[in-house]
Amino acid sequence: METDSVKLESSVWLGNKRHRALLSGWRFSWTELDKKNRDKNTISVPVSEVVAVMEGQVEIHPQKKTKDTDRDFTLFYVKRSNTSGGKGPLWSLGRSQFCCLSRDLRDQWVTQLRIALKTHCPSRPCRLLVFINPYGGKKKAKQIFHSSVAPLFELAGISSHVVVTERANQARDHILKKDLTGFDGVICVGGDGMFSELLHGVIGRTQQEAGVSEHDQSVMLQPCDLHIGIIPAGSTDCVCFATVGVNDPVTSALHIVIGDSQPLDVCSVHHCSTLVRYSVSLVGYGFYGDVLAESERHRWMGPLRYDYSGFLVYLCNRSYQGIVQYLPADSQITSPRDNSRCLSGCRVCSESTERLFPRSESCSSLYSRQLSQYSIESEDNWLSVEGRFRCVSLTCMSSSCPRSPKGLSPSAHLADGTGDLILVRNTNPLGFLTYLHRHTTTQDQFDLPFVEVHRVKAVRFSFLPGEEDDDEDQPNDSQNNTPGILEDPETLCNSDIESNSFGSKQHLAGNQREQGMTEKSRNKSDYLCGLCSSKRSATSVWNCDGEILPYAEISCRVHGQLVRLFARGVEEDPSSRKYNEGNRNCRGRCFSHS
Ligand SMILES: Nc1ncnc2c1ncn2[C@@H]1O[C@H](COP(=O)(O)OP(=O)(O)OP(=O)(O)O)[C@@H](O)[C@H]1O
Ligand SMILES: CCCCCCCCCCCCC/C=C/[C@@H](O)[C@H](CO)NC(=O)CCCCC
Ligand SMILES: [Ca+2]
Repeated sequence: METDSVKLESSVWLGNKRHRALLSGWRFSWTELDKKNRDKNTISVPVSEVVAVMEGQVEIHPQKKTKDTDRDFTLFYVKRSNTSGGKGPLWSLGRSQFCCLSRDLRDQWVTQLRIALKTHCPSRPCRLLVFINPYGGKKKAKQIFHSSVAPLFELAGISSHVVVTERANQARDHILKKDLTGFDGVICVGGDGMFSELLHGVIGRTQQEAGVSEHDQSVMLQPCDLHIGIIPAGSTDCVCFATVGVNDPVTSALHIVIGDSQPLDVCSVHHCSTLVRYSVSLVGYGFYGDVLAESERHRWMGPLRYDYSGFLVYLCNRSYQGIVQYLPADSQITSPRDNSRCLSGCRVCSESTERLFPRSESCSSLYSRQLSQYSIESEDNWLSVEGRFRCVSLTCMSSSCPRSPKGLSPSAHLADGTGDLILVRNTNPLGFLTYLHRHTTTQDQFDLPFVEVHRVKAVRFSFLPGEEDDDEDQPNDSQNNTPGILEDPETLCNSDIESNSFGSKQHLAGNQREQGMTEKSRNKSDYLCGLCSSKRSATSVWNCDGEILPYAEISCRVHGQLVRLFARGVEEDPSSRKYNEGNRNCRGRCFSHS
């Protein structure tokens, strides 16, 4: 409901058509009038989606003024593009050129619209730190940034400091160590691996500044204020796709420009008492671990490496023994099979904010929340499943991506403080193919007798004594003195990538060296799918958001709304509204504008 009074109303011309323009509270609209002054079409734009207001007739490509008068002004705004007949989450830059009756009136319009922008959008970023990975995805990140993103930032008056990375983990280390005063956010132009670098940098730095130990599994991590933006230019772009609904650089740049804010759950992965990594999209053992290990050998194929490796690994027909323990989330609230979808403004997530961060939070209640959240959970609340699995996957969000538009867990929530644990027991090849294929269709991938899914707060994975791979030379605390990844970034990153060529081996070896892997375990991918030939390992590896973990026995815990992205969740496509009709939980906007 609009409560603010009308700020300005007048006749304006778009081309030779007369319109009535109206700025009222948080909306700007213009209505075409016919010869008898009757209303025809109206276009209405919320002020929060106005990108810029410029005097004159301005073009963005290249940014120049065309022949104009001193009565003209140009409005740039977010325009929703038609996708598959409906208005999907794809955005583009809308531009309308208005001509007023006098210069004085034009100046009033420009001034009032700019005041409205300041009033209604106080948290737009002014200064951004941008990291470009020139080697990710199809190696087009630099071109994408300079041609599609930088002009939008410039138009919106955002100044950006750009770092083109020369080695893996440079972005993470920069965020951990350099002075970030004055930056309103950090942006990556790359894929999920680049996002992960920013995630680790931002979380690590926030904990350092708050004096919180990331190695302590029971600790309540400090939520991060510095926003992360993703300009998709990778191979999977899962985090971007799942938080925006599309992997399109212009759409993502516009979400950044207008300062959208989407909280995101993060899963911490520990081995013994050491933090191993953080994850948002996938902690996966078995199939997804094997696909990743295999794909590293074919990095030169670019994004196709996953399809090729997926096919090879599928042919291997592997399953693995293990014990999965999990701490169930409150099943009264939601379930991974409730057929809902977490959409922009999701009610489940906004209600979780209240639960995760109660308003009257003093230091002492913070401490008690830390205890109540995790440590106090008695062992009795944990459940255990033992057996042979094709794959064990934990995801904090749907993990939808272009390859799988519904994702690993279509009803998972971005910011509810829980993750979904998917256990796919050993089955015949056709059964497993059916499971995989359902990721790409509307059929329920959990409606199979060998699949179970649980909404959880924490997960542990282990082996029965003597069950680990004989070949396995897993580092553990006694053998391996390498500290957790964030303890000493200096020591950890100096040998990540030997040259810029970014060959598969170099990248994998870099990551493994960082984790303190031994020569023997480094060779795992050599025989994993070489092709299921001579040596078959009894264990798989963990795929953690596209990185191989050096440990098989791990424990994971979900930290609700630990970071914030420049995004707003997936906007509902009206043409698919019927599908969500029963979803009472995911209505109402809550996170659209910070
Ligand atoms: N200059 C660089 N040279 C080598 N590696 C780099 C460089 N900059 C970043 N990296 C590393 O490259 C890895 C992969 O990059 P990125 O995530 O951008 O692309 P991708 O792997 O193709 O995409 P996705 O992760 O979506 O599958 C990241 O983990 C990052 O640490
Ligand atoms: C018969 C058709 C079979 C089709 C099967 C499609 C299954 C698609 C599921 C997609 C799940 C993506 C989960 C996200 C993982 C990312 O964090 C990670 C880093 O980018 N990507 C991969 O590990 C890359 C993992 C790629 C797995 C294939
Ligand atoms: Ca979640």
